[in-house]
Amino acid sequence: MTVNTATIGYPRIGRNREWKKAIEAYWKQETTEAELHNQLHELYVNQLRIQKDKGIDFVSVGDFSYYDHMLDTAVMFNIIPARFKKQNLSALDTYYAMARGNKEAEACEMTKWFNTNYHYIVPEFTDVTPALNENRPLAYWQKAKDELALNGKPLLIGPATFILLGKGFKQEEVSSLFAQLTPLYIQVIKELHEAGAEWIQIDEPIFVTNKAEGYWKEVEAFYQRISEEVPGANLIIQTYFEALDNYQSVVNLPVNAFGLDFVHDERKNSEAIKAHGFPKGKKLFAGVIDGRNVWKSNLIEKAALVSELQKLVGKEEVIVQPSSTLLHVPVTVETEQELPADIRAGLSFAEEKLTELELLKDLLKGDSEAVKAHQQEIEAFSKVANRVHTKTRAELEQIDDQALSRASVAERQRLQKEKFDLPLLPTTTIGSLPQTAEVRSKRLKWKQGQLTNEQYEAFIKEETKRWIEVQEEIGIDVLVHGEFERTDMVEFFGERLGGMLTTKNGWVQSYGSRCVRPPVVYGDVYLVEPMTVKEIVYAQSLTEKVVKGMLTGPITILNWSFPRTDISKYESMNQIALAIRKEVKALEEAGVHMIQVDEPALREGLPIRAEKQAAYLNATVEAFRLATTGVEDTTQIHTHMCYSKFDDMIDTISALDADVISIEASRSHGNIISSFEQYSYDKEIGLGIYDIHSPRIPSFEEMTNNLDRALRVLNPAQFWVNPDCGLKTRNEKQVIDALTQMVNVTKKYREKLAAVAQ
Ligand SMILES: CN1c2c(nc(N)[nH]c2=O)NC[C@@H]1CNc1ccc(C(=O)N[C@@H](CCC(=O)N[C@@H](CCC(=O)N[C@@H](CCC(=O)O)C(=O)O)C(=O)O)C(=O)O)cc1
Ligand SMILES: N[C@@H](CCS)C(=O)O
Ligand SMILES: [Zn+2]
Repeated sequence: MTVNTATIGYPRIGRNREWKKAIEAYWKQETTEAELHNQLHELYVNQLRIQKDKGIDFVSVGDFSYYDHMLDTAVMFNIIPARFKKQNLSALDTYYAMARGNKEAEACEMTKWFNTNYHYIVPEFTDVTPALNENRPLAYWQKAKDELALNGKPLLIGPATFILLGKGFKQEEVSSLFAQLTPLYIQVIKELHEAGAEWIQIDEPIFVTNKAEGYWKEVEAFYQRISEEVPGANLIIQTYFEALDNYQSVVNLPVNAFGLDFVHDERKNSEAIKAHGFPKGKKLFAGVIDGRNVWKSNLIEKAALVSELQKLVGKEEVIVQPSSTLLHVPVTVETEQELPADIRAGLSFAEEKLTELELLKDLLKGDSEAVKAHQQEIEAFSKVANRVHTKTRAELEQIDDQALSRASVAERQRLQKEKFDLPLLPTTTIGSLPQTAEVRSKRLKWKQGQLTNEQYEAFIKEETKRWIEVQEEIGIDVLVHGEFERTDMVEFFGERLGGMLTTKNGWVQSYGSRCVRPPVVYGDVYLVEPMTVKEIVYAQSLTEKVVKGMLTGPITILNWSFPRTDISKYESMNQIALAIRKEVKALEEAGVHMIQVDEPALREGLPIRAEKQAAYLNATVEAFRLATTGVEDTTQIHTHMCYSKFDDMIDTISALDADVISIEASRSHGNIISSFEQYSYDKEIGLGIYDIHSPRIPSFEEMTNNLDRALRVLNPAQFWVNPDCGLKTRNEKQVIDALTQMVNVTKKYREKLAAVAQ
């Protein structure tokens, strides 16, 4: 008896990020639209071919995108804001204008996709008329059929997820949005069914949160209508990233299959099946291989889980698959030949996870020989010698409450105001400055041995010096060294910390065409030697103004890495925190007395399930304090957060006890500002006054309005002026123009405040 396998999404970027390169070439007008279509078509077909060749029975099709799948859904249903419609651009350029903004219009908001480091474009439902512009899933399904004779499993974002992750509507308008979208979904599904699609995957990850709870009537009505209007279509409601809290409500929906995650939240979904049963004759797409982490699965244990599910649900009814799309893991371990063999043996990226599904199939057929080598590799990895760092464990034992506290905020503010003597509304930036093609190519040459260490360091110094001068010229008050020596704010630390490793080609899409290579935590983490002191001290030596030390915090380093699974995440987080505490101290001892410890990923790690959130928030506060409280009260600790929803966690942000925080506010149109109306926030804060993801330079009025909006709620004496986030993705001219504007706006504002005070 054989079990079938499935996938529910695959990396779009290709083995060598061909996807990114093709899209960016089109943006730079180096290629035509037709060329872009050809290049992406080839990539799409190739990613399907890999899955087909690995023997996957139900390959999902249409998860591919030219930027982001939520944006695809919005454009497909004509959820296109008027500011883009009226520009009469081609369909493709309208799509990219929504994603990136252009001269005439601000980009749509971008935010985190659940608890991942992937960002989606938020659908804007204000003043739009839903209509079906194109049956996208059908087009992708047809391509798979024509090119590979593959009857794929077309994928749609379900209406609950699509609407409830959108914006621009009131709660009472949700019903009407469901009603307007229902006929469009019906048409898409009908056409897919008539074309011959065997299974249709409707992604409803929102069901693992409590966001759909208040709209269950609408959800039921939607799926009821589909079952009546397209009775023969085989629909799978696909959930992922967590187990369901509302298991019974979901499995009562009138579809033919349910996709559940059996990796996260341990045994919760299987317990629910045991307790409440599974609807007779329906299929269970069982996510048993971890789609979010990079470790090989113990297939003996997975086979036992599948057998248990088969007993509960019926042998024929279970299909095995990854717990989520594989979009969030790198493409293949094959390109990582330089990793230590015993660690590499423990890794499994997207392609290897397909192999694991095949091995699992063999094992379930009774062929235990097939998995022998696989299981031995896991065993080899478990024996990697240096995974325990005794000194770190002993030092963590010694940390007590006193080590985690500083003087009162008021006292620190008094000391720090005296020490730094900054003007009202001090201006600063978030840390990174343009990572130009020149910076990246010099780094590549250095890595390939074409530049010596001395030549590379001299180049980094030159770039730092040039930008210190630029910042002084513009008139910024607190400067940054620019992070030119860093590939990425997490990868840089992953390369240097003990117990972590980085990859050569382990890219994962973060947003749009931008990718990151998340490090892998394979052992106890510890500081080997100071990581940032040399560059900051050099930058500080060039100027009388203060240069901020620039670090990434323990929560973000862990959340943007692949964690180990043999100890708790909180234990790893504290180990990283201890290493950062030592780095902070090293900076302070070297004379750096303003230090930023970035925590943009604080929110993203928040567990989806409410019952686990308090423990997470407590652990993050503890880790951040561990990292930052080892300094004198005169040393000013900054932190920074971006592109997440922070407005409901001001308590936690305040408890971090950072002296200054900068938070992105402009791309999310100031969502966070109102939360400070009710909350008396006593520390210093900068709410971003312009969006750095758009090449467009905001006008003087726009920046002034953003500043004005924040200062209606916050006291100018506690306010800093800064952009939304780091400037690494912008070019030199854009940065200089935008920062000059920001400084001019601030100067005018100071004059206005001085006039009012007189
Ligand atoms: C703040 N953000 C970050 C997130 N996660 C992180 N881990 N880091 C972040 O900063 N999540 C939320 C947001 C997401 N934002 C971004 C912003 C920008 C990028 C980005 O620019 N990514 C780059 C890759 C950066 C990098 O590591 N570059 C390396 C390698 C460069 C490279 O591609 N080399 C080429 C040759 C280059 C040449 O010759 O020109 C090659 O090897 O072929 C480096 O700088 O050395 C991207 O390009 O996508 C990501 C997330
Ligand atoms: N210091 C980092 C923070 C990004 S979230 C940067 O400026 O890129
Ligand atoms: Zn940021």
